[in-house]
Amino acid sequence: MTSRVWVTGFGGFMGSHLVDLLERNGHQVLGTYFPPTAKVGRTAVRGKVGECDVRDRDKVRSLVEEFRPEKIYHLAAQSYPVVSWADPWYTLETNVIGTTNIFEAVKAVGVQCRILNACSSAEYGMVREDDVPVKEGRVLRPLHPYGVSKVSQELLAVQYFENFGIESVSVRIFNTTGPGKVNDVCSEFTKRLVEIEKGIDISGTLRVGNLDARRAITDVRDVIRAFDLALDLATPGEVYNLSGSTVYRIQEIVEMLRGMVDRDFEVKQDPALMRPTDEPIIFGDSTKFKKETGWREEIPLDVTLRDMLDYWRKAL
Ligand SMILES: Nc1nc2c(ncn2[C@@H]2O[C@H](COP(=O)(O)OP(=O)(O)O[C@H]3O[C@H](CO)[C@@H](O)[C@H](O)[C@@H]3O)[C@@H](O)[C@H]2O)c(=O)[nH]1
Repeated sequence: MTSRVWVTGFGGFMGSHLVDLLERNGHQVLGTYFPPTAKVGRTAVRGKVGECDVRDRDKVRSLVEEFRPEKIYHLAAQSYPVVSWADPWYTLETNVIGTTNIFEAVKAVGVQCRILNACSSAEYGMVREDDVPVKEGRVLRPLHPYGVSKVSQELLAVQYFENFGIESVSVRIFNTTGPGKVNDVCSEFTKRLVEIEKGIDISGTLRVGNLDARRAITDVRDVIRAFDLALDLATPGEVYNLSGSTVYRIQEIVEMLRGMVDRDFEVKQDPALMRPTDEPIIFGDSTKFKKETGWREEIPLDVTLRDMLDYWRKAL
């Protein structure tokens, strides 16, 4: 069945992949973005596209009144932990007040609507080795304002469900990558290697940071499929982990990439890429989500990495 679907944060990495999927499935899509943090480089959207700063409560309300969404995928956020230390105000206003504006608009206009609330593994903070794969019930001790904002976002959703029956599903998203991603380890490694391949970087050396950390990394296309399942099959008012089920040491990613590029390369640790604190392992238990929705990852990491290399080969 097709629906009217609003995607906030359409200009971001996940938003653009999600809109592709929704349009392929025949939904009527409204994609909104906010120019200072997201440039919409694509024009292929058949649905409507517009600007919306989710901090602007009147704008949010008028969009809900006009478009009357049946589903909202709320992805708009200030999502960089480091930025959140430098500017906690902007982070909290966008993520917490922005989310409040969305739920308030749905409540005031009275539309029948389900909301996908994009939350984060950052809510857990530092997780001990014997706590992984981390379950939803573990205490939340976020290490930065971004993580705190996502805890708040989640609690707001629960509160709107309990008091006003507004149906939402909150997903704590773990490391996610894929074509179009910037700044994470897979994106930076693939980009640097394509620069070496193309002779943009003549050093022949891949600069790396901490190779001992371990991460469960999911392909963005598997994650957005999960978003779709979440709104159709998960329980309103609930919170779910959405994590990859295979944990990779970052060193293993370097080795996987070695067989995928046309040039041999050296690996050198760059002190500038080492972090003052770095979670040794990030890995969530997604059993609850899998049981309720039947979701399974379909794209193995080597396929994701190959697609990311191809992305950079075209982009650079
Ligand atoms: N980015 C990057 N990371 C590197 C590099 N070399 C090694 N690493 C290591 O690779 C690991 C993964 O780093 P990222 O991919 O940048 O992601 P993250 O820091 O694990 O987590 C991010 O996503 C999580 C899930 O969404 C968030 O919870 C977390 O706060 C953060 O935003 C880290 O241990 C990092 O030190 C490099 O050149 N670049």
